[in-house]
Amino acid sequence: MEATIEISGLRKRFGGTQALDGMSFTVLPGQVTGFVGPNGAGKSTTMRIVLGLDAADAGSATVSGQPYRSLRHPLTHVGSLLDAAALQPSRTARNHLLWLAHSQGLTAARVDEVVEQAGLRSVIRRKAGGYSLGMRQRLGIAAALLGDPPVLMLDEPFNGMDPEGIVWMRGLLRTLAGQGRAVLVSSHLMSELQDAADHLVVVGRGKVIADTSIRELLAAASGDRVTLRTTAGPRAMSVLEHAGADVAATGPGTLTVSGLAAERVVALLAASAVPFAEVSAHRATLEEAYLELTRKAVEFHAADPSASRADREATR
Ligand SMILES: Nc1ncnc2c1ncn2[C@@H]1O[C@H](COP(=O)(O)OP(=O)(O)OP(=O)(O)O)[C@@H](O)[C@H]1O
Repeated sequence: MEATIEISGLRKRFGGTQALDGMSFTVLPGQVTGFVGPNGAGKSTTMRIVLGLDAADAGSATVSGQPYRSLRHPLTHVGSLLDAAALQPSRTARNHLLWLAHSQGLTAARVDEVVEQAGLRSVIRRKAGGYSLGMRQRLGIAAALLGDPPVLMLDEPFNGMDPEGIVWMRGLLRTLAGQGRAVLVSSHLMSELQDAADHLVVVGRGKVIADTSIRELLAAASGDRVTLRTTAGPRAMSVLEHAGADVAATGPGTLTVSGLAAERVVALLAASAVPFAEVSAHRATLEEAYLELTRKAVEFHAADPSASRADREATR
């Protein structure tokens, strides 16, 4: 069976809150799938249901085709990091991992391997209670990797990480997906997922509002805009408009050209001897693409006032 997480029509109500309202998506092997959305959108509840920690009111969640509860030695099927703070503080980090390993029939040698992989060798005999949040995240990652699972599910693994830790985490996620594993990673910050995720599941108010490859999302958000820097603005504008482009002055000595590829802009300017200092295709950041995507989703803004504020700032 292929390594996957399949979520189908999940519904979950807590008192007056409809936490999940028909959540459905699939996490495929060989990819890092980013799971994003505002606070309270239902990301953690979805992950808890996958792990059998909460029961759904309706729908199903399976890991590689099986419900979590029916997995024997579940750590060898799915590794998870849900709450990095959930540790016994008086136990050393190594003993924490040994205890987990023994519960799953795994060896102490395997513990040493994941400690190395998580970059914790020099601090592994310290008490977990003294660990910073970033170190706890690394310890949680080590625990998730213990059973060498084909599926990984990490809730906010970048939380509390310093810049070096963020770069390390991105590299690790890429490596794990490159090994063919299915990797689901939730995050609040799109910038964390830049250069790390291949696919994005965006959720708002308990359901999926976009399920898209990052490449397609960035291509759509980047459009065919070209930034042009020139001291001969009016001449450049006339040449390019004559060739059918829309041209707008967007800053001192800067034009934004729509409707022509960068190569064509260079050729036209050169043919008319218009001087220029730079011609570059516009590349949207993941953050920009995400804001553009969610701007259209009424559901999303109703769920999170801070998203609309970010939106207003982005459109200023
Ligand atoms: N045990 C619970 N009891 C009551 N309400 C809950 C419980 N767990 C979650 N909720 C509610 O369900 C909704 C979804 O919460 P959830 O934690 O799944 O969202 P999230 O997307 O993970 O948010 P965050 O990004 O803040 O972690 C929220 O309104 C939350 O308050």
